[in-house]
Amino acid sequence: MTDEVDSQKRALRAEVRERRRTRTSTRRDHDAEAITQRLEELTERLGATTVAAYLSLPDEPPTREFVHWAHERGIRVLLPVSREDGLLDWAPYDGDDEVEDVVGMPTPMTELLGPIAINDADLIVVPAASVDRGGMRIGWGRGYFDKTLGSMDRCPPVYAVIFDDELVDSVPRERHDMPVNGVVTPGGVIDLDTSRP
Ligand SMILES: Nc1nc2c(c(=O)[nH]1)N(C=O)[C@@H](CNc1ccc(C(=O)N[C@@H](CCC(=O)O)C(=O)O)cc1)CN2
Ligand SMILES: Nc1ncnc2c1ncn2[C@@H]1O[C@H](COP(=O)(O)OP(=O)(O)OP(=O)(O)O)[C@@H](O)[C@H]1O
Repeated sequence: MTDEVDSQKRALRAEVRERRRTRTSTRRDHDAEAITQRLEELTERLGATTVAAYLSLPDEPPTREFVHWAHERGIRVLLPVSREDGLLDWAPYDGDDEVEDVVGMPTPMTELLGPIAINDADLIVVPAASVDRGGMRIGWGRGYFDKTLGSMDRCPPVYAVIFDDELVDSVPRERHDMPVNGVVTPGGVIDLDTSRP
């Protein structure tokens, strides 16, 4: 990657990380409820029966309530398990205990399915630092989701979960960056025009 784009991405990630860290708990609780509701609406609108999602960390837009909701409804939820080689394995959520994967992210203790298990998903919910109006997304810098999405031949709808102020006009981009079809924010589900240059 070019150093220029790399450092722009780093700066943007640091900004988002800092903003997330300093959100008030009132704001956080309000956003948590709204995001859960939006994710449920989206899942119902798409009639998804298998959803790929992730277990949020405390500062991330919360996905845990949604994961519980889906599991309780009999929707199959696949969660990522980071691998040393930069790919993601997937593990089905079973409502039970979690452990940390090789990069310290929360993950279930259930059976490990390989990277191609994500092909079963009819909705993919991904983390992001920021997304622009053309659907270009910046993640947390290891390329896990770019590689995963880039390897799929028939990709279902992909939505990033972000806070409202993380949807921006444009993000620095590189050739390997994969667009998302929309974002889920406390303010609503927004479908994006990925054909925008
Ligand atoms: N809750 C959750 N689970 C997830 C992700 C996520 O973003 N959130 N992932 C989403 O990919 C994968 C793990 N991705 C990771 C990506 C980067 C780093 C990391 O340590 N990054 C460096 C440098 C980042 C930077 O350039 O600013 C760092 O934070 O020091 C860790 C895990 C899979 N599971
Ligand atoms: N499809 C790919 N094939 C090979 N390397 C890739 C691919 N996608 C990304 N990478 C590499 O992964 C690293 C991180 O990429 P980038 O900064 O775009 O990550 P990101 O979008 O923030 O992360 P993520 O996709 O995990 O959310 C870069 O070194 C990049 O070259």
